[in-house]
Amino acid sequence: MKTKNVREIALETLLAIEEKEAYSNLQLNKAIEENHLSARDVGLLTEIVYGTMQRRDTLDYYLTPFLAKARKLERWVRILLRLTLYQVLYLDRVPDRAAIFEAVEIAKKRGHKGTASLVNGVMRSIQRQGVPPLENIKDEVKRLAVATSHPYWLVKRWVGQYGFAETKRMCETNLLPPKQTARVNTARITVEDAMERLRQEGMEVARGEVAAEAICAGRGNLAHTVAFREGLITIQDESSMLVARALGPKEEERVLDSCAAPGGKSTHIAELMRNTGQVVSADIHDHKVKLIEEQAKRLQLTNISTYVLDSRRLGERFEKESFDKILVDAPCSGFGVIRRKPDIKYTKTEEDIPSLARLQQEILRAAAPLLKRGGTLVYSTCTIDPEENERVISQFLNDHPEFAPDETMQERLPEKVQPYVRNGQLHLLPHYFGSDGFFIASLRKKV
Ligand SMILES: C[S@@+](CC[C@H](N)C(=O)[O-])C[C@H]1O[C@@H](n2cnc3c(N)ncnc32)[C@H](O)[C@@H]1O
Repeated sequence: MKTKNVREIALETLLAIEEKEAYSNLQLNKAIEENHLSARDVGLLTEIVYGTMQRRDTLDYYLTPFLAKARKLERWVRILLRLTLYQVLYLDRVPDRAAIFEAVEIAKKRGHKGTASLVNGVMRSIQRQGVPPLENIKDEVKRLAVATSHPYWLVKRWVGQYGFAETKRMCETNLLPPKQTARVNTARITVEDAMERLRQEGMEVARGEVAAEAICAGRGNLAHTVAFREGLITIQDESSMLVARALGPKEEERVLDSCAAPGGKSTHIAELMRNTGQVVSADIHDHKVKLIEEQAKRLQLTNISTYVLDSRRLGERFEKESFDKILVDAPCSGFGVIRRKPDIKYTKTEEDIPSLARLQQEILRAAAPLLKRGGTLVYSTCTIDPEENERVISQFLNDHPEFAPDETMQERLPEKVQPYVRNGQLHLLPHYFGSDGFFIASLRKKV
């Protein structure tokens, strides 16, 4: 069987992500598994797929003048041009002529002679004339949007919320390759011992930047290690690890995680409870609830019970005042995780934000009565939009005088992030520690 070329696989992967709106990480993993690639080719494929997606709008800006005379381009041809230009402009280790030669071969195979000569012509013209300068864009917000390949409406919104300088830092950070981090299952192994195990497996690892249980890896894939298979680590971003810490679960407690799949935070909570008490993990999607069960099994955690349900109707399933702690890790726009999931930039719209905020409110409203008096309710999102964050909380506090901001959250969080906590709320932007942009608010139910 003739194996496919890496650039051809990159094209198919990018095409599937765009046409089927498939999740970039899942689609890439599928391509890696199906094509039996060497470690080197996995690296190149990952770099081309993520890089091309991350720089999509910049690449289109560069390509536009060279396509002025072309008739309507088929989607795959545009993607082929983007990924080829990405290699030429951003990948030093790939010689330009190799990238262009391969592109022309793919165009011949998938299209016809005309397509191949269009691809060849565009790429050769770019080599001769260079790409148009970004300075041609006079408006600085528009220029930042194109230069960092973010939608204009989003950059404009962020400039309004955070100012130009902060927005620029955020947009630039979103273009960096994502970090590879994992949480050590401290219910079973110490961080030092887990690192030693991973080193024995040939991984380069170091302690994380912020969270005590975090490790960070260089080359290699943590998800393919024996330590992962045996449940000693979980792939998770460091900001996410702060959520269970903010909640502060204790042994033997009963904790509700209302939006739990795929189980990253539920399993962390269960680990912090040393596999005692009960973590009730609910999610609306049946297939995603199965993922929580798989993770719990892998981590040898037996204190998690799963439920498929719409958390807007939690009250129909659980007794009032029956949980010591509740986590609402709400569905959100995900603008804090663009570095890891660049497709978010192109799929979410401004209109999504108010409807997400309504859903977030509804879930919080349904969860509130289930919390015991004196209990802690943590609300978190992986977005940085105030409409889904602090405004959801202030609205909730207005409607629920029995709750108050929980100032003690700060003490439960690592020292490094404490300066970013105010009034029981933590705001993390992606460039602070290179981790996900996150919002965490802790509320206390009055006694
Ligand atoms: C941010 S993700 C949760 C991530 C998870 N806490 C973790 O750490 O792995 C939000 C989850 O909310 C779920 N969800 C969306 N609407 C829901 C609803 N009405 N009720 C319950 N879960 C919902 C989604 O299926 C998604 O898995």
